[in-house]
Amino acid sequence: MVVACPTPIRSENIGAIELPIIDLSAERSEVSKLIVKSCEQYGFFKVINHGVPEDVIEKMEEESYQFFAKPASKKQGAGPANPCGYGSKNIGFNGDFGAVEYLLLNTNPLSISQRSKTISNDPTKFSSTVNGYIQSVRDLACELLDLMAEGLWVQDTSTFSRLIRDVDSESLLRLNHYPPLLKDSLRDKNTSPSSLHPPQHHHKNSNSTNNNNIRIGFGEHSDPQILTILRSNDVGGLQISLEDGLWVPVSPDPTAFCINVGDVLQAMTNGRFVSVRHRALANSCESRLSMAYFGAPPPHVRITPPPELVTSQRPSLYRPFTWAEYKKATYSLQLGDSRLNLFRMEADDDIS
Ligand SMILES: C=C1C[C@]23C[C@@]1(O)CC[C@H]2[C@@]12CC[C@H](O)[C@@](C)(C(=O)O1)[C@H]2[C@@H]3C(=O)O
Ligand SMILES: O=C(O)CCC(=O)C(=O)O
Ligand SMILES: [Fe+2]
Repeated sequence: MVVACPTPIRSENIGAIELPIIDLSAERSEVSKLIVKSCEQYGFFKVINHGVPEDVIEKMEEESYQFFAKPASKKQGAGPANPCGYGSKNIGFNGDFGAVEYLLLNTNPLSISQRSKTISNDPTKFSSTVNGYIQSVRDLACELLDLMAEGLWVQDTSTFSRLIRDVDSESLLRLNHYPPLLKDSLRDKNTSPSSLHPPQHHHKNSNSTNNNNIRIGFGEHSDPQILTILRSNDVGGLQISLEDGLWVPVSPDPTAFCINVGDVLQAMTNGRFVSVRHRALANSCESRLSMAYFGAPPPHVRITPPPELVTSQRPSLYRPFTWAEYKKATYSLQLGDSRLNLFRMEADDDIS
């Protein structure tokens, strides 16, 4: 019945917002309208009744905890991240750092099965868990993309989802672990991995953003791909950048997925949807674990908006490009750099 809280509400005392929460079991045309509105206004929304089975999420989370609880020397066996693999503190190739360790995986099953050998003592179990999770979140991403196309009155409703269903899609799965802020100072005294266990409390906000206490886990950026499906444990940390320049914490909800528009979808909707900058802070006392699926196109398909989204009142904002070109630009830049502007019609920068 209740479909969404369509307007983010800024919470009076903690400065958090509630993103629109969209119930996917509600009436389809209502759902698609709310999704479109959220993508136009905030580029972010949460979904509930999303159809991803709880046990699929729990198993994936458990494998992630197990991996990050290993000694550093063992984890390094799955690295370095180039860009896939295990990374700690270094992000990308251009000098970005954060208080985060991560596993970045190509979602191709063959690649997962090979990587698993360096990640888990039971690679078969790890692969099957990861493949199961990817399959479920990909289905969710495709469903959301179809709903978006419907809400935008695009006739070919598979126009976006087709790209991530393609066998050559370059979608990624990223597991991020943000160790607690206080752990570093205690490390020499106590090296127990107990801090990796899922916290017992509910809805913690990483609201400790005064200058003495802030620690950037994953710096400000937009996601380059089509759509991101993010699930986190109940430790806050994600913040989104609103137009007024404020960083606004998003409250964590392990039962929901947080969805955000990527740069490619901004281009494919001819700028109607916005790929919003966000970041993640490490929490003082507890481990944040997030699992992000980035739905990406195959490398050589031309990215252009469907005809319905280009009109004389709204001419093409971006020149056509391929994901291979976009990825090259992305990896040549720093995390916080803006890439989509390089592809604007009026841009004459040479990115080759
Ligand atoms: C510094 C970088 C890391 C990143 C590639 C980049 O050069 C700029 C974008 C970064 C980002 C952000 C969203 C995703 O986490 C990611 C996998 C992606 O596709 O773009 C990362 C890249 C990465 O960590 O490899
Ligand atoms: O951990 C998070 O909540 C955000 C991570 C993120 O933005 C990313 O991996 O691209
Ligand atoms: Fe991101």
